[in-house]
This record gives sequence, C-alpha cells and structure tokens, in this order.
Amino acid sequence: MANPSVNVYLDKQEYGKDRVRLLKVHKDTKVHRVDDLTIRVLLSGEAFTTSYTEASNKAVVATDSMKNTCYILAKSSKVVDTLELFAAELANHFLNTYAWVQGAHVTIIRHRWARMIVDGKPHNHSFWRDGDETRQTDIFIKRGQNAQDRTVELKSAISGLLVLKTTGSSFEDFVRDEYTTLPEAKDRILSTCVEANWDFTLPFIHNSASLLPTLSQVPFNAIYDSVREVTCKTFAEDESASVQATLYKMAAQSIQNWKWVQKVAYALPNRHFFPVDLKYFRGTQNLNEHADVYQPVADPSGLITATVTRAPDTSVARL
Ligand SMILES: O=c1[nH]c(=O)c2[nH]c(=O)[nH]c2[nH]1
Repeated sequence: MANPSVNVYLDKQEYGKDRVRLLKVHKDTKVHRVDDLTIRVLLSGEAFTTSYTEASNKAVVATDSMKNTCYILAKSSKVVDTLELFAAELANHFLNTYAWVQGAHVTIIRHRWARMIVDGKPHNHSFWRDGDETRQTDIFIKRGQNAQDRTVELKSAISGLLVLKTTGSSFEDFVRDEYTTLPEAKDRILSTCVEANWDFTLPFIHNSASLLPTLSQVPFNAIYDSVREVTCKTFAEDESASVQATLYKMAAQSIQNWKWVQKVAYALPNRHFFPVDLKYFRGTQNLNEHADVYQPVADPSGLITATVTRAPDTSVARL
C-alpha cells in the first residue's frame, strides 16, 4: 500500500507526438526531390502541471493537433530540405501559437532515398534506399522572460553510417596481464557504425520573428555534408592506431572547419572481424600477415565514445 504521508511533486514533464511520418516531395522542377521524415514534438511549461496533478486538460494541446500541425507546416514551409530550419520553424510555431507553452522540443530523423540510376543516368523521380543511415536534428526552443525572447539549443547528428576498411588499422601496445588473450594486431579490419552529433553555438533571439532569418545564416546542409565527408575520409585515410585515436581526429576537424560548431561527439562501436585460425586443415596459414578469411563477430563489440569541445579561448561564432 502506498503511504499517503510521503510527499511527492511533479519534477519534470514534456508531452507530445512521436513518430509522425511524413514525405515531402519537392516538385519545383521535373527533377523531384524527397524528404522522408520521422518527427517528434514535445511541449512543456508550468501550465501543463495540472494535466498531471489535477486531471485538467484545459491547457492541453492535443497530441493529435501537433501531428496535424506537422503536415500543415510541411505544406507551407520553404525549408523542409534543411532539417534544422524546419525543426526550428515547427518548434517556434508552437511557442508563437500557444502563449502558455514555455518550451518546444522537436526531433527530426531524415531517412535516406538516393536517386535511382537508370540506363546510366540519374532518374527524375525514382529513388532507392541505400542503407539505414539517417540524418537527425534535435532542437529545444525556450521562451524567455519576455514572451518574444527565444533561447535555442540545437544539435544535429549522423546515425547508422556503417563503414569497414580492410587495412590501415592496428591495435598494439595495450595492457597485457593475466586477463589478456587478444593478440597484438599490426594490420586488422576496422568496422564501425558511426553515431556522431554536433552542437551549434547560436545567439539569443530577442524577437521570435527573427528566429528563422537568424538561423538561416548557418549553412546547416553544408555542415552536415562536411561532417559526413570528414568522418569517411578520416576513417579511410588515417593509419589508425586505435578507434580512440581515429575518433579524436574526426571530431577535431569539424570544430576547426566550422565556427558554429561548439562540440562534436562520436560513439563508435568496434565491430570485430577476427582472422579464422585455419591450421586445423593441413596447417593452412591465415593469421597475421596471412589473414584474408575473417569471422565477423556480432556480439560483443567494443564501444568507444568521446566528446571534443572548442576550447574557451577560441573565437565563437557571431551571427
Ligand atoms: O581500437 C581499439 N581500442 C580498444 O580500446 C580496443 N580494445 C580491444 O580489445 N580492441 C580494441 N581496439
């Protein structure tokens, strides 16, 4: 039996619609483009407290209406193809429309559709799914003391980018003790499924109407393309001493490349591929420099994570 003399209070709350699925087709030319999105909208504010504590729905914007709003804004928006701006437009819409909303938190996942090549030529309106990788963005816009003020926390991400290299990776000189069985590897397979996210430095917004024009100055699509390019190029070209060392090089470059990027975090599972010892069959050599048959190991994997941040003495973006 619950003890009613123990006092409790509502500590945190956010509510909204998750997994709103939406496909926007850009038909401005006969070369169509598509944005296939999964959206989450979460609203917060003092006004919603009583919906939890007193069963009052007076302030509750139905999550069904939030879903409808996603479709209406996708129809009218000019910025659906820049995930960060569309997320900002959606979040700001809820703050502008409902005076009692204090925070709007929008997450958007963009699913891949690559243009189909037919008879060697890119097709105008046919696409194929070239992997499970997604682009993501997460924006949290808060209303300030002044109802028109906005603070923006924004981060973007690459998720599920699966990569593998067949040489140019070693792992040596690590701790050897009575728990160690792993041989030193001068040359090994390296494979990971990249999770990367980066935080933007953004100014305080004094007027909600200037939010989109201000954010539009940040080249979000170019930054995304560049982080992906740096990730792939570094993965391919680095003579990797470990996942840790390669990760750090990847993250540092994107901060150095873009003044708006404040920090970059990676989570890199180390998906092991071990050479199969074939000496059971007529002494066949397949270890070390002889290896070319490997066993992919589904589980467990290593998991290497780190966040690299711009040092405080480095100049920050001014918009
Ligand atoms: O790049 C690596 N980092 C590690 O920390 C580690 N540990 C391990 O067993 N293999 C590897 N590989």
